[in-house]
Amino acid sequence: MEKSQKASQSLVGEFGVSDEIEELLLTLPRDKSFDGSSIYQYEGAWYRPVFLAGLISSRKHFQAKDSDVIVITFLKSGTTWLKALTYAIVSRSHHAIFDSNSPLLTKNSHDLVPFLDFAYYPNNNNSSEHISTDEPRIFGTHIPYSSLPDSIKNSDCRIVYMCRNPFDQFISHWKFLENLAQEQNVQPISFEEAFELFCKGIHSFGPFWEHVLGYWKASLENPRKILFFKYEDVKEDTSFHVNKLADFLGCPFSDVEKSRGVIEEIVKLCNFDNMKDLEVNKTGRFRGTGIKNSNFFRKGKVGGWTDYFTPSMSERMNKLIEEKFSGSDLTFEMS
Ligand SMILES: Nc1ncnc2c1ncn2[C@@H]1O[C@H](COP(=O)(O)OS(=O)(=O)O)[C@@H](OP(=O)(O)O)[C@H]1O
Repeated sequence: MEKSQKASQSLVGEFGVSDEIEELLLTLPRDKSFDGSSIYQYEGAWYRPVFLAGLISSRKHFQAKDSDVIVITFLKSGTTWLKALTYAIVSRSHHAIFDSNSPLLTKNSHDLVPFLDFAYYPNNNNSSEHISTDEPRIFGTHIPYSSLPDSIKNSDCRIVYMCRNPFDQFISHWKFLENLAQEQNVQPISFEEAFELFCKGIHSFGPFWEHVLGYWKASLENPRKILFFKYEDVKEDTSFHVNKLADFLGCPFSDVEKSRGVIEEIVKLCNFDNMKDLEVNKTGRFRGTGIKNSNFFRKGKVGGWTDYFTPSMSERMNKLIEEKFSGSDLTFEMS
């Protein structure tokens, strides 16, 4: 097989992968991703080559510190938002939140909170640039719980996880790829085909169900290490969750901060409309993959899926939710 065929191109861009990863890819089950590129199954989850390379490299090289904060999400579940909120909470002693110099006003949160998999990606020449020297360090990732680097599991670092109802998550992912396809003037796979792949769990970092359940169960077993949020709950009462996250991360808001309205300022700063309108998010690009930052902001709402799902799709999704989550006590708000 030609090298160019092995590390397939995708709408979100692709780095080359090492010969070691190329050889591994040849041994793994392969299928088609939402954007038509190849994805590979490794330890039960599906990855584009670049993310699999990043996962393997971060497992080899990443040494978590007890003070680290790891922001973990299923993709299109509010990663950009949770990274901003976490960064604002944790860095408030370094940067005044209300200050016009706040890095959150001039940088996209993905650049402030690097993806672990990119930061440790072997062919990423800028990798050291991605790693802040400020402590606590904050990293993001979509890696499933079962495949996390050991040092994350074994250290005292904290994990905050956010999931989203699968209806809105799927639509958000689909619309994201549809946008990229339009920008690049290529044809993505059909909406129906993408839905079929989602239901079968064949999509980046999927299956969705296993990802969410993995972190849900781990958070119940180890609530001091893993805080589990749902996008819909955070949307409903952001201040409450900001306060809860600060407590969990060991940097609670003082009474003085509370009376000065710091929590509300953080909520406002990271609010969807505010972030979407920042110059950097209107015109900048994510340095990890080069895609436009504007692609991380679409509607930012709960329940938008009703405009896209047919009755039979809804029925199928509801059945899957019932089948996969029954007995777990995990429920989702759909509107
Ligand atoms: N600040 C803020 N508040 C609320 N919602 C927000 C925010 N920023 C981004 N979004 C919405 O999150 C969706 C993108 O998900 P992710 O950030 O997880 O994307 S990614 O996985 O990092 O590519 C995507 O959801 P949809 O609008 O439903 O597509 C974004 O609009």
